[in-house]
Amino acid sequence: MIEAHDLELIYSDGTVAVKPFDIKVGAGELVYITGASGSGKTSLLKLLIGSEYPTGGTLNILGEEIKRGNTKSINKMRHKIGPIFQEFRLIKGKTAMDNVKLGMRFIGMTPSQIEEEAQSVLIKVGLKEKLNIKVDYLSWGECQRVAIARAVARKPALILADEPTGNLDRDNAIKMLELLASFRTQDTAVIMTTHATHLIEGHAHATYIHMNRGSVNIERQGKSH
Ligand SMILES: Nc1ncnc2c1ncn2[C@@H]1O[C@H](COP(=O)(O)OP(=O)(O)OP(=O)(O)O)[C@@H](O)[C@H]1O
Repeated sequence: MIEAHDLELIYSDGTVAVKPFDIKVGAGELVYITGASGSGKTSLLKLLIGSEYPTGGTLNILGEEIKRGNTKSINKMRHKIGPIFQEFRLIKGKTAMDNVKLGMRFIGMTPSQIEEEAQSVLIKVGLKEKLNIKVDYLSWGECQRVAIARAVARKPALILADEPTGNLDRDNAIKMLELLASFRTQDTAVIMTTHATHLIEGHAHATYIHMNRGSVNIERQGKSH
C-alpha cells in the first residue's frame, strides 16, 4: 500500500520536518503516528495525502509514485484514499447526508446505492438522528463524525486521520480511536496521528511511528492483521 525509501521532507524555509526513513505499510494495517507537538506528525501525514511532496527519497502509495509534478499519479492516489482533516472541510449549508454523498460522486455507484451506503455509514458513526440536519447546526463532535463518514463511505484503501482525538475528553477520545480502528479491514489500512499516546499504548497488532524532531522510529506490535 505504502512504500517509502529514504523519504524526507524539508520545508522551503529549511525546517527539516521529516528526516529520511524507510517504511512499508501493507493492506489491513493500523498505524499510529505519535510524537510531541512540532515533531513532524502532520508533515508526515501531508506526504501520505499528497499535499506535500518528498524533498528526498521515494514514496509509492497504492501503486502511484508520489513526487512533485506527478499530478496524474497524485490525483489517482487521492481517489483511493479517505482523508479526515483536522478542520473537517465540510460543506456548509448542506446536510450530513449531502456531505457524505458529495464525497461519493466519483466512485461509480448508482444514486440508490450512494443513498443507502451514506445512510449506513452515518448510522455506524452514531448519527442516525442527524442525517438530514445541516452541518451548520451540528456540534464539533458530530461534524467530526460526518467527516469520518464521508471519508469511509468512499470505501478507500487507506483512511488517514489527522489528530482525531484533539478536542475530545478521555472517554470520547477512546471511543473515537476505537471507531477509526474498526474501519481497518483486510483491504483497508487506517493511519492516524495522535497526541494521545497514553490511550493507544499496548494496542496489539498495530504499527507505531514515533516522531521526535523529525526523526522517525517504527515499532510493530503483533501481527498487522
Ligand atoms: N509549511 C511549513 N513551512 C515551514 N515549516 C513548517 C510548515 N509546517 C510545519 N512546519 C514546521 O515543521 C515542524 C513539524 O510540524 P508538524 O506540524 O508536522 O508537527 P506536528 O507533530 O504535527 O505538531 P502538532 O502536534 O503541534 O500538530 C515544526 O517545526 C513546524 O513548525
